[in-house]
Amino acid sequence: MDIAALAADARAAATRANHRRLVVLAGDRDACVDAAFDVLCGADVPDEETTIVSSREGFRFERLHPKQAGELLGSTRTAVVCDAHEEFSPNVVGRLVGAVDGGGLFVLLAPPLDEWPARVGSFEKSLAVPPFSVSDVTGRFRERLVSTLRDHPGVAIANVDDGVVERDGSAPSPPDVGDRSPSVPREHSFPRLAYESCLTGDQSRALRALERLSHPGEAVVAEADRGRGKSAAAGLAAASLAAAGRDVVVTAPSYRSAEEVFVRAETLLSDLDALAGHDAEAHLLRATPTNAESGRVRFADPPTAATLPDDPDVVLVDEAAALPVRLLSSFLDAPAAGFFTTVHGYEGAGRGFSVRFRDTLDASDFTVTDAQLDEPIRYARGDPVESWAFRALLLDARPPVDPLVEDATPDTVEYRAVSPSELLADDHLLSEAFGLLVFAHYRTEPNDLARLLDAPNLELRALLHEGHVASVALLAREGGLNAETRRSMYDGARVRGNMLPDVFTSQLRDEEAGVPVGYRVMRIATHHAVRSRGLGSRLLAEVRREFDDSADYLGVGYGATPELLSFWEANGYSTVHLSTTRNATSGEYSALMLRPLSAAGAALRDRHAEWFLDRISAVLSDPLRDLDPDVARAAIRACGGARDPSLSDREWRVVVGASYGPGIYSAAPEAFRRLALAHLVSPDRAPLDARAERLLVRKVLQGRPWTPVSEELGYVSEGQCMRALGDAYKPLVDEYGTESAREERARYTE
Ligand SMILES: CC(=O)SCCNC(=O)CCNC(=O)[C@H](O)C(C)(C)COP(=O)(O)OP(=O)(O)OC[C@H]1O[C@@H](n2cnc3c(N)ncnc32)[C@H](O)[C@@H]1OP(=O)(O)O
Ligand SMILES: Nc1ncnc2c1ncn2[C@@H]1O[C@H](COP(=O)(O)OP(=O)(O)OP(=O)(O)O)[C@@H](O)[C@H]1O
Repeated sequence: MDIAALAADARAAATRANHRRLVVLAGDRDACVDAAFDVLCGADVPDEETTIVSSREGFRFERLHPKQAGELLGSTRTAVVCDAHEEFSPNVVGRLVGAVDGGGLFVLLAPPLDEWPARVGSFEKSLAVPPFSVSDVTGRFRERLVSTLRDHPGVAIANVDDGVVERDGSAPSPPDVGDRSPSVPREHSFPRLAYESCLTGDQSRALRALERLSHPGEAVVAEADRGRGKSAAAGLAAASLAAAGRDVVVTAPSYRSAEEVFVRAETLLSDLDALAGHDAEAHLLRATPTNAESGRVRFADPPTAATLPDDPDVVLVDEAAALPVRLLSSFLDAPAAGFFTTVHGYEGAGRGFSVRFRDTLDASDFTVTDAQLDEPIRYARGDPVESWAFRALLLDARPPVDPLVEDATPDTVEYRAVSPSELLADDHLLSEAFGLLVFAHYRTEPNDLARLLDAPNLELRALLHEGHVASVALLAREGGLNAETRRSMYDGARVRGNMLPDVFTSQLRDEEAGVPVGYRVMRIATHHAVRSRGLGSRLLAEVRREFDDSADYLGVGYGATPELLSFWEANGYSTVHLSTTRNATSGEYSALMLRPLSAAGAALRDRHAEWFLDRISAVLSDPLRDLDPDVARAAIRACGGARDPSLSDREWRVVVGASYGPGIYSAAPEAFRRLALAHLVSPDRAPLDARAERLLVRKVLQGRPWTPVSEELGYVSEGQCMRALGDAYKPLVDEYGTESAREERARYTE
């Protein structure tokens, strides 16, 4: 059979089912490219409906570099050709498959399949982090990929070097799923035309749920895989709300990702004869006034939208999973809010939304309604290429279902080092472990699956309950760097895969920090059904035991929250750094912590913990001025150790004066700072309540003005806030005061 005929058959079958087909052309690169032309020609795909993603140039149809693969997200092509010979990564496949239309082809140009696992490309090179080399990187991900290509329905494989067709790509005909066309619900408050604009039944059901946003106090969460028409549903809802006079703010990580919302909203407003104006530059649609109100749909970037500019009636958040929780939380103050999120994000939006934000939303004053969009828009349900991508990239990996682990306790579980070969051999184990990591973390992407299977510096450890994953930790080996690498790091070069040594060396100017060997806990997650039973702590204790003789320290860096800081503190980790820029995905500042295993590790921890306390007051008064006071309290406390406030007699007179007598804080803020820090490092020495400690952080360490501090902390007046500060220092004077401080105090108390 020739390749053109193979392609023609594949396309005909795809068209019949409104599905896609995957055509793999394996062999020499030039021969693959020639064969791709035969495929497109045989399948009769017009050039203007084709995109090739390749590091090469000079094609007669649209060509994108693999680095630009993301540009295809959300667009629709009849054929997409992915040249996997160079610059190939799992993420690239993930970004491309969704763009192929029903009746279209996804064409993969690959090295000879038996050789592919051993081929080293730029992605594999990126996994060779110092001190490892490329020869330490394995080919398990590609081995697994090839085996899915060889046995998944709907995948045709032709060897272009010898012309042999290995598989013809047939797939069973799709089950008849009945009529899923959209309908206009019997009762509806949005215009009939909005429902008639829907393409699937799921979309019209989602729209019906979104009608609730016409009333204050309502929130709607629409969840869907890619390409289910959720942005379009948001647009239809926005237009319907605006046509009824509502002021709708639409936000998304970028305007580009919200464009579909505006396209759909504009079309509907104009179909309704309700479009009064379109200001493309301002991303604003005006609706014809009804009942003297004028409705509009406007875009605002997330930080602006978070301020609820001009008090909108409704906020619609597209791609909500990609926004930091801190920003998402500010939408809880809107009268009504719709959240649109991708469940299996090919670009790694992960489960951030449901994991981190859902509880907050449920606990808010909103009545929350869920809408799920399952029916794909671009192709019919049951598409074999989508299910191949899900399987090959584990996009549908999930933790074990609750009943399998819900009886797990630290006494029932078994600690296991799970090797990459074991993961490769056991798809269930792989899916459970990877699924737990995906569910629990903000960004886990297809490239992470390849890292897990092939990166030489990573180790997976798990607690298994009756063979199922209850808790998992991914560790990265760091440090052990030679003098040359350390010097170049000190001089500003980026050294991959060594996050903690890199921060210590390049930012904190410690050239020796890369000498000891550490394991950084990159990720840790306990199954949601069994959290807070001590499993996470048991896992960390086992890791500690295992690496006690082979490493100098264990470390971690993560978006700091008070709860996580206390979890790590309880497990013996000490704060050594707080980053001064917010993490782009979690919106939190990162905390770096260490737990020594050897004398060298202890020396590293001790000197960095001390430097941390030396600088934290100044840092809090400048770059970390907006750090949450509870994060500051927990981070300083978790530093451990003790701090001597070392106040001079004169400084004590001011502090005693301001607490027990008539003096004032502003006479010598620095003295108050040292004492505040001494207290926050060892808060148990002179217990203060949480509000008093927040006052120490906000006023004394962060140097904020009295008015906002007093409002934020709920004091009835500034005067009361000032007195509260004086009162907070009384127990500190009692605990830390020197002989002369006590004498000074006696003047007011005796
Ligand atoms: C590098 C990193 O990965 S940091 C990010 C850590 N991972 C995550 O945030 C994923 C989601 N969370 C989880 O999977 C778990 O909550 C873990 C891994 C943080 C803790 O695992 P668990 O098995 O619950 O730990 P364990 O039972 O030993 O300790 C729980 C204690 O940690 C603290 N804690 C940490 N995070 C939380 C949280 N989100 N909610 C409640 N308590 C928490 C509490 O002090 C808790 O004690 P408590 O139950 O008495 O209130
Ligand atoms: N009601 C509709 N009318 C016209 N086109 C639609 C409609 N719904 C969806 N589409 C088209 O289907 C495609 C997918 O829709 P949309 O972008 O809304 O999906 P999504 O679930 O947000 O997916 P993604 O996450 O991939 O952006 C888009 O090209 C869009 O133009």
